[in-house]
Amino acid sequence: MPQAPTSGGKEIDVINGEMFIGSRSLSGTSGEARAVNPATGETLDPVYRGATRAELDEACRLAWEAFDPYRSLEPETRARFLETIAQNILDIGDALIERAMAETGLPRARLEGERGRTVGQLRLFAQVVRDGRYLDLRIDPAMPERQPLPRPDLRLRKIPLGPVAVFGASNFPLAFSVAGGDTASALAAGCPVVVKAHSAHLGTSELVGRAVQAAVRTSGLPEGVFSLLFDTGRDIGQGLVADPRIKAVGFTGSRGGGTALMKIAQARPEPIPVYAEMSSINPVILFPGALAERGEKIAHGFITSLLMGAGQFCTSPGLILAIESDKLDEFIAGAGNALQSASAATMLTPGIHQAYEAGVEALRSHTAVQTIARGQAGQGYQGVPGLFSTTAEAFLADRKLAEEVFGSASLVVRCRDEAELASVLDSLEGQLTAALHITEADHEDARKLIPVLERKVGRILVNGFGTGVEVAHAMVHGGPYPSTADGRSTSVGTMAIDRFLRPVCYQDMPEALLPPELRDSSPYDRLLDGKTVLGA
Ligand SMILES: NC(=O)C1=CN([C@@H]2O[C@H](COP(=O)(O)OP(=O)(O)OC[C@H]3O[C@@H](n4cnc5c(N)ncnc54)[C@H](OP(=O)(O)O)[C@@H]3O)[C@@H](O)[C@H]2O)C=CC1
Ligand SMILES: O=C(O)CCC(=O)C(=O)O
Repeated sequence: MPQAPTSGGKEIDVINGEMFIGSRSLSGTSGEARAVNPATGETLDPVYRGATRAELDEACRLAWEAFDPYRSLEPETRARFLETIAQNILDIGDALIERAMAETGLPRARLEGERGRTVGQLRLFAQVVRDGRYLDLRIDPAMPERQPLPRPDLRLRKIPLGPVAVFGASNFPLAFSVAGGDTASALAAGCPVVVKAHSAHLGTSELVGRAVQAAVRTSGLPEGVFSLLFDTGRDIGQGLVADPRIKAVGFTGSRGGGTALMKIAQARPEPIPVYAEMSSINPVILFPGALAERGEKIAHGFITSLLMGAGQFCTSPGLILAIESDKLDEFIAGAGNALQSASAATMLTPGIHQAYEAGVEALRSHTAVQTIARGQAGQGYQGVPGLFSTTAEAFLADRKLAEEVFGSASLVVRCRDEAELASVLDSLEGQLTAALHITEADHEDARKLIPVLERKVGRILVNGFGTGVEVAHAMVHGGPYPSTADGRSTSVGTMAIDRFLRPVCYQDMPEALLPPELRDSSPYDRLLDGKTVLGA
């Protein structure tokens, strides 16, 4: 008989409706919730119960008590902790993939890929912790003889903000959820984490939460470094953001949800940052040279990107912009043909399906919008893909046409000329990505648009589509509001750690009192009197 996967002697593939408050595993007592298989409509066991206010208070108290000891650990201990979480997630094995499939309707290959991304992300942050450059060390040695005034000795490092609340995303049950990018970057920064599980994947959250809790235990860390809470209403999530011991929030989801949490965070006696990733329609601009050279290929790539994960990516190409031409007509016809044969796909939750249907219906029934194609009919909570078109004039006249329809729906906007296309771009709210499809002949026209794109988006990409974000050092997965709450940050890639840090300057502090990384013997890279000095 195969052995059950364990960590530190405890089984980690168990699903029995438990949440985790520090080292305790317990069932809540507030309300009841069950995950639903969106592919079948079947309600899944076990029953989950929400945390009480007292349990929320305990999770926050433990997180606060863990903060100083956790942030003072040797970097190597923190790095190994992140790697242990990664290994524990892998050790859960197929039980994790099967449960995530049942709770999300996402296919096995996608979830296996997402697990690889989640594990890779944790391991990358372990390297970031070891490397130490995230500390942004700066030393300006004293200049006692400087005239007219001496300069003091100034040393700067970044320290973690404190306990972080993380809201798991529905559409990435692993990579943007319990041990996803927000949790990995907060833990790497030295912040304890309290997760509010997404109600759409309770069992997946429990499995991953158990893996993190086991890593805390076997790494010998203070128990409050990690807690996972369920909520059967809004009380626990909102109470978490309002708790004075929580110092920052990570969130991926709807604009309504994100802005509700931003308001709570701002209304606290001590306001805190909310890093919310919300809506984005990700404009794709097709230039004449590219359309003439390879319109058919671009149409194929566009439809592939649009259909990915039933369009439930915040990077999905929801808006296509181009100047009227025969080649644009051919592109639209080609994309429409490809979309027509596409199957309907199961969406993550009944609510997300319903929101998609309403968004598509608003496009379909709009007097200035033409339906180019719909995919094959579906059933249950399956979303039928849709491609629509309108004119720039109509788009500019109705702001509703610029709203995100979360799913495989996209709107082509036909522009009369470059000036009208620029006006459409100028009218857009902040976005995560913009994609340019160009040839060398289009460079001059593309160059003119780059300043406006820089103002609007976090990532400008060429001859591709934004879906499938690379987890890397130079990645920006962020953008001006409302794509994110704070466009100065990214939620993917190693720079995500910066969201949970703040600088502290130590002036004329004796060597013996300085944090080790700021002493002259520091092994880390630093800026010494304005020049980069490599660590040992
Ligand atoms: N652009 C993007 O990145 C994404 C956009 N979306 C959009 O969000 C819609 C719904 O998807 P979903 O993922 O459920 O997003 P939601 O914003 O509804 O939920 C995200 C998380 O926040 C919680 N939450 C939501 N509103 C509040 C509130 N007012 N107070 C406290 N907590 C709150 C939810 O709790 P609970 O679990 O209890 O509902 C959940 O844990 C989609 O149809 C789509 O439009 C979704 C995913 C990604
Ligand atoms: O495209 C991706 O890989 C990530 C998308 C994302 O962040 C999201 O949909 O929330």
